[in-house]
Amino acid sequence: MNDPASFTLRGLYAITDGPRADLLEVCAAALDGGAAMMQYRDKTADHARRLQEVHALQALCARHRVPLIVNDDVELAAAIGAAGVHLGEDDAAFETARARLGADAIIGVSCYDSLERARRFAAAGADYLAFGAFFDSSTKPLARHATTQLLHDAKALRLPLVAIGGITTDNARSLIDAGADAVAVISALFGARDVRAAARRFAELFESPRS
Ligand SMILES: Cc1ncc(COP(=O)(O)OP(=O)(O)O)c(N)n1
Ligand SMILES: Cc1ncsc1CCOP(=O)(O)O
Ligand SMILES: [Mg+2]
Repeated sequence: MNDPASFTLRGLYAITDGPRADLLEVCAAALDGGAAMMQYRDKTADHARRLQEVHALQALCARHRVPLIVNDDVELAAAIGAAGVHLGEDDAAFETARARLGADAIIGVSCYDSLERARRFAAAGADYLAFGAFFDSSTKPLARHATTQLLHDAKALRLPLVAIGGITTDNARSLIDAGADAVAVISALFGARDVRAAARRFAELFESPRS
């Protein structure tokens, strides 16, 4: 388990929407705009492209001193020495990922709408807990929904809390006020005409104290 004191997370958690030809450019823009963490999420089976992209992203994120998390794929994270992996209910077991990636890896878990799941993975040594979807998501229309009460309740677990699902700069404030330490965003970030400006607007939401 990471020492909880050594991993802090606050701000925009940028999640990629590829495959796309300009992946590196838009990720650089998100980092320039102030993304605090990046996740490589690519649901294709093109292993060679995924390996090459995540390698390049790892170098880019390292230059910005931002952790790169790989979605779903523990072996890909291990292959490029990523900061960690994000696991959902259909992915590898938490303990398998921890054993493969080591104590210093950042392992985040999806808790959906379940405080019980959050408690279980907090006890197992997760580094952050993700909840959502909080709003309708065009990326994942069938995602089940969570309420902000869950964020209030999960605060007691004393781990970084990530909110996901249909988050925009217009609706993120309610999640931050409810206790989200980070907002994980795909379409409102990487679908923006100006990704850097969009990232900046998300990052600015975390510069003012919680209201
Ligand atoms: C930060 C963050 N939160 C939730 C998810 C969703 O993970 P999962 O339920 O495994 O779904 P997929 O993203 O794999 O479709 C995530 N990736 N990141
Ligand atoms: C991966 C995932 N899990 C729950 S909602 C979601 C998609 C988030 O994408 P968007 O920010 O475009 O709604
Ligand atoms: Mg997954």
